Amino acid sequence: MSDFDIENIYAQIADDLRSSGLSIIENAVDPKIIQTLNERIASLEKDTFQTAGIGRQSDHEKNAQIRRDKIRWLDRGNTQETGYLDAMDELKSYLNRRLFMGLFSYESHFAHYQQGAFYKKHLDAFKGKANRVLTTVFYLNEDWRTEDGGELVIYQAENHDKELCRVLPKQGTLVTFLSDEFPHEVLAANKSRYSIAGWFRINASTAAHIDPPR
Ligand SMILES: O=C(O)CCC(=O)C(=O)O
Ligand SMILES: [Fe+2]
Repeated sequence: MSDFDIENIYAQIADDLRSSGLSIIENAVDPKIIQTLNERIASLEKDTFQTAGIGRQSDHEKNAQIRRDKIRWLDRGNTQETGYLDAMDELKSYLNRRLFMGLFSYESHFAHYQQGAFYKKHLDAFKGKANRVLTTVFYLNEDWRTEDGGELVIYQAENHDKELCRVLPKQGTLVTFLSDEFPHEVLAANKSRYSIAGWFRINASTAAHIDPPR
């Protein structure tokens, strides 16, 4: 058993989501899990990270104007990735119990932003369209300093032109927010930046259409 007080962290996230739809928590994941994730990343060949897309967009040049990160999806089949996926699964159950959010599944990818890479302002879901309801972003970089840049800039839900806050992508920080409410962007960093972006989805299946796919 770990002495990491995860219940307290889930409770804080639930309170934040209920009051504002956005939660930013430092040291939100057991350091042992973080260490395992970083070992996993170190063991992955660079070419297993792939150019990220935007929605169903396949125009690579247009895409590169919007985002420059490289991604790799997490997978339950790998034991070094299950610790994090289990923690997100527990968070899902907790939020469903406390806030009746009806979260059904979770998909997530490692993201590597090389020096200078960015992701322009965007929403992760559009009202009434996607079934991504809750975004998580978790940071893995040790010793990240203000001068390293790469902040996540979050804009107000009520006014998409107004900045709400900036988050430094430092190891252990977990950002959780309603996917269709808060526009956000990743500023260019001065060094390699690693994170896990993930989304809880609701079950939007109908009899004729299984979504999310099994
Ligand atoms: O890495 C971050 O800070 C945010 C990434 C993001 O917005 C996304 O992948 O949709
Ligand atoms: Fe995003």
